Amino acid sequence: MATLLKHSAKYALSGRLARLCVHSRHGGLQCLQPCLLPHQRSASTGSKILVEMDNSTGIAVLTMKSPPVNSLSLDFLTEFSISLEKLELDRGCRGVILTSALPKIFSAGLDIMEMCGKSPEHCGEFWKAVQEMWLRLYGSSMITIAAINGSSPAGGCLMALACDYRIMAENPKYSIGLNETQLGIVAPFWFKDTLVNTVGNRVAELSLQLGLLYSAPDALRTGLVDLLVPEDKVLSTASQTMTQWLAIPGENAIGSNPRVSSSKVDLTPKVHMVDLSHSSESMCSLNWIPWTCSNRA
Ligand SMILES: CCCCCCCCCC/C=C/CC(=O)SCCNC(=O)CCNC(=O)[C@H](O)C(C)(C)COP(=O)(O)OP(=O)(O)OC[C@H]1O[C@@H](n2cnc3c(N)ncnc32)[C@H](O)[C@@H]1OP(=O)(O)O
Repeated sequence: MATLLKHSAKYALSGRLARLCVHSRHGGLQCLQPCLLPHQRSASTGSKILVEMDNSTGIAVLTMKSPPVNSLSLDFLTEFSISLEKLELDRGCRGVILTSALPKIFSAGLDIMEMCGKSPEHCGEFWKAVQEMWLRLYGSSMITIAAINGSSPAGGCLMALACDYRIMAENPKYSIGLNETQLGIVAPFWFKDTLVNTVGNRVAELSLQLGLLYSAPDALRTGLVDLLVPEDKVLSTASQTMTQWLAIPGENAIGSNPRVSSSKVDLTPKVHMVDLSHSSESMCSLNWIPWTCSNRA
C-alpha cells in the first residue's frame, strides 16, 4: 500500500525539490499564484497544475490542466512535484484528490517529445523528474485519491496507481492501463511493482505482456480501479470517499507506530534515487520500512 513509503519519501525529496525551486529553468514556485477564496478555501495555480485547498476539511484538489492531453513533460512533472511538496509541508492538508481539467483525458502519460532527440543530460533530468513524481505521490503521507475523469494510458495509469484509491468515470470509451509493451518499450520494474500491488501477479503479468488498456468496466473487474461512478459524480464521490478515509485515526492515534508519531524519530530517507543520466534502466532502490505509516491526524 502506498502508505508504506509515505514518510520516508517525504523526507527524501524535500531537499531536492527545494533546490529545484531555486535552480529550475522549468517553472517552479515562482509561477504559483496564491489567492484567497471564500469559506476558508485557497488556491494556487501554475501553468499546468491548479491546487485548491479547503482548510476546513484538509482536502486539496490537484487539477492537471495541461492541454491537449496532460502529458508528463519535464515542466509538468516539476510543477506537479513542487505542488505536492507544498501540500505535504502544509500540516493542514490531509488528503489530495488528483484529477484533470481536460475533457476525456486524465493523462496521456510521459510526454513523447521528451523522449526523442534530446541530449543525455536532458534525458537524465527528465527521468529523474518521472521518478520524483512517483516517489512523491506513492510516498505521500497524505491520503491520495485519483478521480480519473478520462483516459489514462501508461504514465497516466502509473499516477493513478500511485494513489491510495481510484475512482473512474464509468464511460466505456475511457481506457486505462500500462500499455508500454504495445509501444515497444518495457515498463520499468517499479511501474510493474505498483501494478502488482494493485491487481495481483497474474493480472499484472498479462497486462504487461500484452500491453493491455482496459475499458472502465474492465478496469473495475480487474481491480485496476476501485469504483466506477457517472462522469459528473467523479469529483464529488472522491470528496465523500476522502472524508471517510480521513475519519480513520491517524498517526497520533493511541497505539500508532511511535517511530512515526514522535517528533524526535529518525526519518532518514529510506528511499534512494540514483543517477540515471547515463541509463534508461531502472532507477530507485527501496528499503521498505517495517511499519505502515498511517495517515495524518
Ligand atoms: C528520456 C528518458 C529516457 C527514458 C526512456 C525510458 C523508456 C521507458 C519508459 C517506459 C515508460 C513509459 C510510460 C509512458 O507514459 S510512455 C507514453 C505513452 N503514452 C501513450 O501512449 C499515449 C498516447 N496517446 C493516446 O493514446 C491518445 O492521444 C489519448 C491520450 C488517448 C488521447 O486521444 P485523443 O484521440 O483524444 O487525442 P489525440 O490522440 O488526437 O492526441 C491529441 C494531441 O496530443 C498529443 N499527444 C498524445 N499523447 C501524447 C503524449 N504521450 N506525449 C505528447 N503528446 C501527446 C497528440 O500527438 C496530439 O497532438 P497534435 O494535436 O499536435 O497532433
